[in-house]
Amino acid sequence: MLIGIPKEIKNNENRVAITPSGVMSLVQAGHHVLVETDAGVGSSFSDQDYLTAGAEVVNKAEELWKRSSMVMKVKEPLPAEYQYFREGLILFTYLHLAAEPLLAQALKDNGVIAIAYETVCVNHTLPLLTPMSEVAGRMASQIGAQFLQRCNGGKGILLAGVPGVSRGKVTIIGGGVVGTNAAKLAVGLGADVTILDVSAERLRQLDDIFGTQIKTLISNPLTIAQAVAEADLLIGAVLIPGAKAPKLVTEEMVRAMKPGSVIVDVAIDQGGIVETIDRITTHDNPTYDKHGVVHYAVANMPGSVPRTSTMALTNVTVPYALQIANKGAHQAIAESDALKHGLNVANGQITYQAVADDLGYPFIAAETVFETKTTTL
Ligand SMILES: NC(=O)C1=CN([C@@H]2O[C@H](COP(=O)(O)OP(=O)(O)OC[C@H]3O[C@@H](n4cnc5c(N)ncnc54)[C@H](O)[C@@H]3O)[C@@H](O)[C@H]2O)C=CC1
Ligand SMILES: CC(=O)C(=O)O
Repeated sequence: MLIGIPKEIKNNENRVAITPSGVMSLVQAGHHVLVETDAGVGSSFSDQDYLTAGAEVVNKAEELWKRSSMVMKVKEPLPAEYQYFREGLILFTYLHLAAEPLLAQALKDNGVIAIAYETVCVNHTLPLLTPMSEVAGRMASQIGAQFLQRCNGGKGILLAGVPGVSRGKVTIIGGGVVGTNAAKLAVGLGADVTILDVSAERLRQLDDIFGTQIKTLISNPLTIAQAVAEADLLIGAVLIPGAKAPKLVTEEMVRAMKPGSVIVDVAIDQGGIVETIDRITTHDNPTYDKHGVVHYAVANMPGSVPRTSTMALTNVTVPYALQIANKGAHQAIAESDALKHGLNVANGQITYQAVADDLGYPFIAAETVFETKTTTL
């Protein structure tokens, strides 16, 4: 199969969808890989590294998209890239379609076979989301600590405190991969950490991991309101796979936070859990002020630590890319439950229930979508 790796064009997105060693795996399996010029530079991989691994380096994004049967990316395509969509093109990348209605429509209208990293599912885990959630979770506490500094708009709190002065309070809503990793860093920084989750079982696991280093609370509107009001740093880390994130933190709760407190809503890629987050921010301009509270809502946090993130991401994506390339999309999806969960759009239909529900489209199961019309691959 001809597999294309374009250069990412989102603001400060320095990751790339494949490392030279990933290229080597695909080439050894008999595939041809096109990499756009400078695609790996942000992650410190040169064009020569890709050529040595067996890729062909191409100058123009347009040529790459046109020639490729499968395009692998990191972030969702931006509007400038929609012109390259075509019938039967396989797109393998993060998509977050519940928060991207125009992209969902463009994929549908053009008959793209779109497999979303974030919904590929194995035994109730999301193996292609996990490594980036690990990165973003760890970054969330680090970034929160930075924006709590007075010079960055924060209230001037050191999360660790010092002898005689209390520690800063970190509230994490959602105790999954992002939440756990945010807690690891926050505990390491010496903060007073509270994690809320709807799953009592998950809270039990967190209690086993952290012991008395954290407090756990079952998540409901009352516990959220109390924990948000106390927080110096609030981290949003909730996910309902494929669905738009629920607005758990209301404007009234944000108003109750002390001035100079910081919100890092990692769940922004699914729309965010905080009512006062009304926009996605960028690495260039990552925060804005609302009710005296610093809001951080960057949807590609791992893009700013691209070397670590590219390697962590491609460790997990390449085996799935190989399955798709070796078997073709139809057969790979038919034979893999993980990829069935990953399929979000095909044959002009939405094939992921939560995405269809949130965007108001009819849902058609991945198992049957290819029976309705045959797409030429
Ligand atoms: N902004 C960025 O750059 C990045 C964002 N993310 C996003 O972070 C979010 C979290 O991802 P993961 O931790 O991997 O998901 P996860 O599935 O591991 O964890 C989500 C947790 O939320 C909990 N939850 C569900 N409803 C809840 C509620 N009402 N109250 C409290 N907890 C609730 C679940 O029980 C689960 O433990 C996702 O939207 C993901 O896409 C991930 C990586 C990078
Ligand atoms: C998960 C995701 O969207 C990211 O890593 O950018």
